Amino acid sequence: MAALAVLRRSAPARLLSGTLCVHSRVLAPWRQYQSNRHFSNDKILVEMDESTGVAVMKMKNPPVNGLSLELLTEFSISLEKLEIDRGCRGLILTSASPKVFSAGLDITEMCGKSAEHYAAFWKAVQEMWLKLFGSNMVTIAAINGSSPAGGCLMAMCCDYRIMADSPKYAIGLNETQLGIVAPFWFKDTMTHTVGSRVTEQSLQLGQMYPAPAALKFGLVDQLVPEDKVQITAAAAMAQWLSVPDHARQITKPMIRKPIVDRLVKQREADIDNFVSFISKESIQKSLQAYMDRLKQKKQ
Ligand SMILES: CC/C=C\C/C=C\C/C=C\C=C\CC(=O)SCCNC(=O)CCNC(=O)[C@H](O)C(C)(C)COP(=O)(O)OP(=O)(O)OC[C@H]1O[C@@H](n2cnc3c(N)ncnc32)[C@H](O)[C@@H]1OP(=O)(O)O
Repeated sequence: MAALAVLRRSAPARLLSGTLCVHSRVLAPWRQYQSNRHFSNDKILVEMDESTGVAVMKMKNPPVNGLSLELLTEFSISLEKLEIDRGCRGLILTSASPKVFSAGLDITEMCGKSAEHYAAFWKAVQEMWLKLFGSNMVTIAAINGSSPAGGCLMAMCCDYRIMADSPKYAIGLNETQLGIVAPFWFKDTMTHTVGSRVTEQSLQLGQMYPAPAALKFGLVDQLVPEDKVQITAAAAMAQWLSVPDHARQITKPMIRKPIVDRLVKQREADIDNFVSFISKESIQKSLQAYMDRLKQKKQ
């Protein structure tokens, strides 16, 4: 038993290769940590069921769960808290807003800001990915709506993906459509999920796939009616948790650790790359034009 407990605590540290780096905003205090084991801050709500050892984490950044610096920071601190909680074995990641899982990175964080801001933002994006992709827990994405770009990345970081069965909802890495380029670790995550050939085509075209198409090539694992997404995620979680933790926890990094290590080895260079890319006038123009198109869509 003691050996299992050691494994449970030490595996994430090994997998993450010492990535417990925190931005200053990460240190913001928890609003509450109640005895019923619900905790929340502005953008992340966590409900922990102690009887099952499963936490449900809801992103709540209306209207579209844009992955802002604040949300990403709260996400990483919440995940870290669960990761070191020996009572928590599984995480279901979902959205508190109907119809959108996450619109991906908050584009306003990448427009008209300083180089220092871009660097802090990108570090928070990296941190989210390192923690979620490298998590020692069973992670299931309950994708209850559209999930472009960074939203798709988060879903792909999970061990299993259940999506609302509607052609209205689409998922994919659409970066090239915005005139930007998915970094190598986004590409690695997609390759890990669906293989090289599909990734090559999807990334070049910036393709978004309606849920039924995404199921066909394994970008998601299961489609269910919208109102059954959460309950199906809980059932799938029970199945995953029937496997002994120690065996599963040793198996997962066999596949994921080399992918995690690739970014860990070049985090600073990746940040520099992002800052220099996103600061270019031509890229700023592309992003601004994309934001204008999004707003015009409504009129
Ligand atoms: C060489 C390489 C080196 C380094 C790497 C370099 C670069 C990599 C850089 C970045 C990687 C980025 C990854 C990303 O995640 S970019 C974000 C991409 N996201 C999208 O394209 C999603 C766009 N949004 C939508 O498609 C839709 O909003 C929707 C399907 C999610 C929801 O549709 P709805 O009809 O329900 O809602 P809307 O009316 O469209 O939107 C409401 C509201 O929200 C604003 N908004 C939408 N998405 C975003 C976003 N991602 N960021 C900020 N704001 C967003 C939208 O404009 C509306 O605003 P208003 O109400 O009009 O004010």
